Amino acid sequence: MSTENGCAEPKLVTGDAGYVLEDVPHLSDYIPDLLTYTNPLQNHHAYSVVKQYFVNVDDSVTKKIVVGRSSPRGTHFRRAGPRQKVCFESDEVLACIVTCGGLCPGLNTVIRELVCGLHDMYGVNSILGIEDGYKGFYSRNTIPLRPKVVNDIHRRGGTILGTSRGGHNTSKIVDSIQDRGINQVYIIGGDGTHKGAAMIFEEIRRRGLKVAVVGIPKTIDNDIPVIDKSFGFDTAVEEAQRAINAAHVEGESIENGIGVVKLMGRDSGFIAMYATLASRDVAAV
Ligand SMILES: Nc1ncnc2c1ncn2[C@@H]1O[C@H](COP(=O)(O)OP(=O)(O)O)[C@@H](O)[C@H]1O
Ligand SMILES: O=P(O)(O)OC[C@H]1O[C@](O)(COP(=O)(O)O)[C@@H](O)[C@@H]1O
Repeated sequence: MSTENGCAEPKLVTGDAGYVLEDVPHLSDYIPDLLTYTNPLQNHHAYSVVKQYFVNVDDSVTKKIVVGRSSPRGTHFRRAGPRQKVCFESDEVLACIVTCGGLCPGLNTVIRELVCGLHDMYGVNSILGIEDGYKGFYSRNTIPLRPKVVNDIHRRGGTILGTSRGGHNTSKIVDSIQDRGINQVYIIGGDGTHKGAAMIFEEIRRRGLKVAVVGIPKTIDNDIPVIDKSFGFDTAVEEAQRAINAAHVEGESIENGIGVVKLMGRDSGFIAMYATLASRDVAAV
């Protein structure tokens, strides 16, 4: 079901003792006869060890770790990780990757891991890069991505695909996905990007397409409570310390000197707090 802004209602599943699963939408929600296949990792010469770590389909992770004896079980999220069964055959997959919104250290590493993981672990040979964010779906050609193409990109900053803000046109994006025969869409971005990804998924569901949409959260600020650490945060903290060290040298070199460092984060103070704790040279935050 959609809300007024086109996004899906939360998919809630309830259970005993106040258990609530805030679930993610799945292809099987609207494709009733969806076929499943053995995960290629099961028989992979290098990765079959992953078998030990397959995630049960109904595993969930609790939102709140500290609870009392009589607390309801509360909100849970679907646990991520490799499943024993997958919904696509390797040969059938045409994947694409897009980066949207602001830059964050590590974007190229995520692109590289997606390409190498899809190719080396899951046997996927067709992966396309979408240039310049959402608008690239309908205004640019695609770039073929293979492990050789992405081999050294993690050493570079930015995103090799380019990014943009704006240009989200749901029907033009889904037309392009459908016309190109793409059936797995990996979208890397922040909260705005994920609102866009939800709208793309809703349109895909409305058209009944067998297309998986995967959102990969990007925030340099590390302000996503349910994940351990967002990629790029450590680099931001390291760079912030360099700025603090430089300001400290300035401040110490002059009588009554004060060094002021302004750090990014908007409503989130994690970069400032971690850099301060690590450098020990900050008098007031
Ligand atoms: N509410 C929204 N609905 C659909 N698309 C959105 C929405 N907000 C942002 N977007 C799209 O997501 C992309 C990135 O958004 P932006 O807010 O700039 O960055 P971030 O994802 O880092 O928050 C842009 O292409 C923008 O058009
Ligand atoms: O210039 P804006 O739109 O206010 O954005 C500032 C925000 O963007 C950032 O620079 C990056 O945020 P994300 O990595 O979460 O997109 C934040 O540190 C800062 O809070």
